Amino acid sequence: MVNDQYDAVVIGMGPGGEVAASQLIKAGKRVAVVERELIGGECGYWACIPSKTLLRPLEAAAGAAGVAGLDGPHPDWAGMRSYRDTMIRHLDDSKQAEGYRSQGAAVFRGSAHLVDRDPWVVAVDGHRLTAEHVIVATGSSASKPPIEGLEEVEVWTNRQATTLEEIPGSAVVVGGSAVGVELGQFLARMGCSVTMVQRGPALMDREEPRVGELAAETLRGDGVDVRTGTAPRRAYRRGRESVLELDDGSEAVGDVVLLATGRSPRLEGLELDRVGVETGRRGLAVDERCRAAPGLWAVGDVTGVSMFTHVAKYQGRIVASNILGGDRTAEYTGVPRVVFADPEIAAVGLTAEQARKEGYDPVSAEVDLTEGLARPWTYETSPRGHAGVVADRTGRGLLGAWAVAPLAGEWIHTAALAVREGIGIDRLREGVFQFPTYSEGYMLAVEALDM
Ligand SMILES: Cc1cc2nc3c(=O)[nH]c(=O)nc-3n(C[C@H](O)[C@H](O)[C@H](O)COP(=O)(O)OP(=O)(O)OC[C@H]3O[C@@H](n4cnc5c(N)ncnc54)[C@H](O)[C@@H]3O)c2cc1C
Ligand SMILES: NC(=O)c1ccc[n+]([C@@H]2O[C@H](COP(=O)([O-])OP(=O)(O)OC[C@H]3O[C@@H](n4cnc5c(N)ncnc54)[C@H](O)[C@@H]3O)[C@@H](O)[C@H]2O)c1
Repeated sequence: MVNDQYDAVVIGMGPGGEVAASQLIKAGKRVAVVERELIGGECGYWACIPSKTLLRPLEAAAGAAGVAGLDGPHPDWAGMRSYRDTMIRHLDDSKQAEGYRSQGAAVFRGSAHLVDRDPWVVAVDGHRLTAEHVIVATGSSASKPPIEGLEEVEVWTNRQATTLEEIPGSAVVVGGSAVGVELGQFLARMGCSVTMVQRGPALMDREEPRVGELAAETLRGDGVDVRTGTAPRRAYRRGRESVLELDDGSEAVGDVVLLATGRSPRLEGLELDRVGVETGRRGLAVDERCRAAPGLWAVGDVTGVSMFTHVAKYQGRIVASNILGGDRTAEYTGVPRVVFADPEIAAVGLTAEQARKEGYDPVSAEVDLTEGLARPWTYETSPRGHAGVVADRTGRGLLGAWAVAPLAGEWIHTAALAVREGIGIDRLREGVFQFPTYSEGYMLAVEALDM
């Protein structure tokens, strides 16, 4: 065993770990980073980056087809795949490792685990790393629902789906939230026959039910067989086909079964219990400073707080500031949530139901953007778009907002800022938004509130 001494050890170099490590290195701290797969994490190789890269040409092609006077381009799988491979660095992170080394950090390859505390000691690859601070940033893995016989059929998670070489002829997508909607639409638009099986009554079930309805409409428009209110109970092979028997008695059949049923924090093998740190099914619990124990910090998916890259990066910044002597607390109000389907699905803050549960007196409004705005009409020949807001009747604040419309992932930030900064309805009604933009939709929705 080689004994090494650091100010901080970062376990897991996805977006959360990378941000924390980079800020500490820049501040002159002695930092060791540990990664067992690829620096860049799930996000960089098997999640955000490949999925957005693969969806973009399809959106552009559909966009061109929907614009007057263009003889649209057509997706070319070989070209798409090749650019995807460039974007995921051909699953090679040697330049990233070199980049950290050149900044003075020590880079360790392998699975890390905790062996002691006071001071913290991390073991990896024959080394014992002693440090004042340890940051756990180990992310999450695709959850596998308990379906009898699942091991008999061809199962994909986000990993196989985002690095695929050939488009399957047919697929059953289990789960109809962010992963299911993005990858289901991608596969369908590439000519795969997609069946989507969603357990609850609506897709996107953490959002307003209306958002789920609009998502289902979009997917059905792409030819997806969307089945809600049912879940697989048994899986088996029938020749080359993978068959899922659903609990409503029907079956869903595909060449592959893509699991999009949520993610579980990666805690296995860290041996946190050995150093007296408790973990639960939801992850490594942290306080508002992202601290799990004195000198032990956690950021990103492993914390079980909203599993988004922007949240992981935000927590990374919080932890670095706190280690560097600051006193920053994380505040999750007004964090946007975007599903990069076409059209984009964006939301922020509370749904009306969540607001009611939190004791507010919510009032909602929804607008059809094609009725009140010019932008949908100048943008495309078959204009689309809906937006909604949730406000607090008593306090007159904006509690939440959503949009299912082109570029919604960009203009949700207007509402996100209002929710985060507590800009009230009366002030928003004084707003002046650029004409003709989709952002004007929030003005319309705020105007439409009965308050
Ligand atoms: C298909 C898909 C698309 C997504 N798209 C988006 C999107 O568009 N926008 C968005 O905001 N979010 C998106 N997400 C969510 C996003 O990927 C995660 O929120 C983000 O990756 C979390 O970052 P992280 O740093 O916590 O963990 P990860 O990115 O999971 O990285 C953790 C790293 O820790 C390493 N590790 C784990 N255990 C150990 C150990 N014991 N020792 C050493 N290393 C270890 C892993 O190898 C990994 O590299 C998507 C998710 C999926 C599945
Ligand atoms: N654009 C983005 O920011 C983006 C994209 C993809 C994923 N992500 C994040 O990654 C995480 C994982 O996404 P996800 O969509 O896999 O998980 P999720 O937890 O958001 O949704 C899983 C869905 O699967 C359904 N489900 C669960 N078990 C089922 C079963 N046995 N049968 C049928 N349906 C079932 C649930 O009802 C739920 O709607 C989320 O936190 C998400 O926000 C973000």
